[in-house]
This record gives sequence, structure tokens and C-alpha cells, in this order.
Amino acid sequence: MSGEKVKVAIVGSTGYGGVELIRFLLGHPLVEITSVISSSSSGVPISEGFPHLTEIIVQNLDGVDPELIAEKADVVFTATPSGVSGKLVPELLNAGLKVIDLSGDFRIKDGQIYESWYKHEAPQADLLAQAVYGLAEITGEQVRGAELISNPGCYPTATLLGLIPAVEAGWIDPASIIIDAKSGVSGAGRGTSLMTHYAEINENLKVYKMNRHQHIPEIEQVLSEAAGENVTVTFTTHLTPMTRGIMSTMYATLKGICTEADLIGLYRKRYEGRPFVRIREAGSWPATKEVFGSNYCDIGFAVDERTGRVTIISVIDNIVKGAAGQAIQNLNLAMGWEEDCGLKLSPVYP
Ligand SMILES: NC(=O)C1=CN([C@@H]2O[C@H](COP(=O)(O)OP(=O)(O)OC[C@H]3O[C@@H](n4cnc5c(N)ncnc54)[C@H](OP(=O)(O)O)[C@@H]3O)[C@@H](O)[C@H]2O)C=CC1
Ligand SMILES: CC(=O)N[C@@H](CCC(=O)OP(=O)(O)O)C(=O)O
Repeated sequence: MSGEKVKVAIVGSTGYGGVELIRFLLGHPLVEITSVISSSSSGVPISEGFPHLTEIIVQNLDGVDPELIAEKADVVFTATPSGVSGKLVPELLNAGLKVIDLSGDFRIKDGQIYESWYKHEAPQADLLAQAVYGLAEITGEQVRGAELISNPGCYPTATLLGLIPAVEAGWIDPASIIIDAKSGVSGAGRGTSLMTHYAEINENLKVYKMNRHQHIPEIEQVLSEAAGENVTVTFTTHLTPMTRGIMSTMYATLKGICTEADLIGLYRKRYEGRPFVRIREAGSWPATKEVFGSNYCDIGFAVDERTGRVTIISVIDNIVKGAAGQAIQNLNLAMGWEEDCGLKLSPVYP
């Protein structure tokens, strides 16, 4: 039976995104993990660094060798840092692999814009053009059959799913958008830093990368397309003392009179048939714990008649819908499988 499964490899399998890919892919009925890859620990059992995987995945880590990966797998996930993916992905494509990249390297279509935010060289222009931006609920049709899928950023996923229907419909003024976003520390990856170590973040709340966060051009690129005009946003990121979760709280001026019921109707229609976006009833606002460990994005609204503004609240689990879960959703779409295949886990609660 396993011979009929699609063989997948994971580069960066020792990071948070990679380990989450393993958790979900082990339960995916159409996939077999044939190689877990590390640039620093090849030859070592993966369970050595991750004892929670003992007897669950019995494999030694492979090194980063595109030809060998292509011998073992049909599809490769690159859960690697920005800058690493940009160099590795062309080699993986040349080796004949279908690639789903979790980094920011292939999301920004304009190489110059990429370089001005990421501060290193952009990948080749033809690959930037080839990469399909995999915000599954919005660009899912383009993902079908794609050879290179660029998985969206965690903050952009929560933010764009929360804004796109209202922007597309012309219900909010795109020039008025302010985004106040908060993330758990796993968003920064497994490596330790002064920013994320316990004594620095426990019982603390920090603003970071003020007006220079690399997700700003990604959000603006997609919103501009949805609005049909150039959109700029104010986007402020906060680090919170929790492990997983993103809450994106978005403020915008309404263009006409509209109620929460109108917005709920608009969004439910836009996301009809999409299994992972849940629109809350009026008066119910989502919390990060309500999506913890799952691929859901929950969205709620508050209209303020006094100010003529709407507040939109969108939550995801950064490692699932913001990374590994959405990457598997994109694999499903690319392969023509059910969108939720292998992803039907309920949130962990409490
Ligand atoms: N964490 C999150 O919530 C999200 C992360 N992302 C993006 O996903 C990617 C992975 O993130 P995350 O898992 O959190 O990061 P981690 O830092 O936890 O893991 C990254 C992994 O990449 C591997 N790596 C480092 N350098 C190289 C290299 N030269 N060649 C091959 N592999 C290398 C490392 O493993 P080893 O040393 O064993 O090779 C490391 O375990 C990043 O681009 C990140 O920005 C996107 C959305 C959300
Ligand atoms: C908490 C935290 O540090 N989060 C990271 C999210 C980075 C990320 O997910 O990287 P991509 O750019 O590949 O999406 C940050 O704000 O930079």
C-alpha cells in the first residue's frame, strides 16, 4: 500500500516547522515520509533531538543532497531559513522535485523589494515569477499542479484571510488599514536569542521590528492585488509570552453603512466550501487557544457605528495554518486531493 503513496522529504526537519510537518504527515493517508534532512546532524536518529518522536518515526537524518533527495522523494518541503531556501530551492527543482517552501524567499515578486526588506540577495527573477503564492483559500486554483509553491508567512496568513473579502468587495478604505499583530515565541523558530529566552519574554509583552517587518511587503503585495490599487499598511508586531498562536487585530474605515451581520454574510460566502476558515457569530471574537494545534483560521468582527470603523480579529496557530498545516493544504491542492486530507485535527483545548 505504501508503494502507492507520494514520497515526501523535509529539509529543515529539525526546526519547529519541520517537526510540525512530521506530526501531520505521519497521519496523512496519501503520503510517506521517506527522508528527514538536516544540514548539521546527518546520520543521527531524529528522535535523538526530539524524544517525543521516539518509536513514532524511526529514521536517521539525511544530509542536504538534492540528487539523493530526488532519488528518495517526489515532493520536498523546505522548512529552512530565508536565504537558505533561495539557494537550495533551484537545486531541488533542477533535480526534478516538486517544492513547497516555507520561507519568505519566493513570496515577493519584485526582487528589489525583497532585497530592501530581507537585506540579502533575491532568488532569480524567473523563479520568483514561477513560484505560486499558496494562500490556499485565495490562490488555491493556481496551486493545482504547481512545481514551486511559496507558503505564505504566518502573520500574512492571519492578516490577509481577515482582510481580503472586505477589500475585494470595496467595503473598507484600503488606505485606512492598521494591523496590530501578536505572536507566540515559536514563531521565531527553535534557536534561542535574547528576544525569546524565558527571562526576557515571560510576563512580558514586546513590540519588535517596528515599521520594518519583512511581512509588510508581502501583505501589501496581496492586498494591492485584491484592491486593484496600491495599498500600504501600518503593521506592528508584538511578541507575547505564549508558545503558539497569532492574533491579528485589524482596524479599517468602512466605506458605507454595514453591520456585523453583513460582514459575516460576506465572509461566509467568500470562504464557502473552504474547510479551515471559520467565521464567528456576531459578538463572538476568536482566541488563539481556540485554534491551537489545528489548521483553522477563526475570524470575528466588531463594527463601531460611532467611529465608522470595523475591527477584524483573526487567529491562527503560527506553526500549523501559519506554516506546516498550510504547506500540507497546498500539497493537497497541488496533487488534486481533498484540501483537508491529513489535516482534520481539532484544536487542542484547553
Ligand atoms: N515558526 C513559525 O511559526 C514559522 C516559520 N516560517 C518559516 O519557516 C522556515 C522554518 O522555520 P522554523 O522551523 O520556525 O525555523 P527553525 O529555526 O526552528 O528551523 C530551521 C531549520 O533549518 C535548518 N537549516 C539551517 N540552515 C540550513 C542550511 N544551510 N541547509 C539546510 N537546512 C538548514 C536547521 O536545521 P539543521 O541545522 O538540522 O539543518 C533548522 O532546524 C523559516 O523560513 C521561517 O521563517 C514561516 C511561518 C511560520
Ligand atoms: C515571533 C517571531 O519572531 N516571528 C517571526 C516570524 C518569521 C517567520 O515566520 O518567517 P517568514 O518570514 O518566513 O514568514 C518574525 O516576526 O520575524
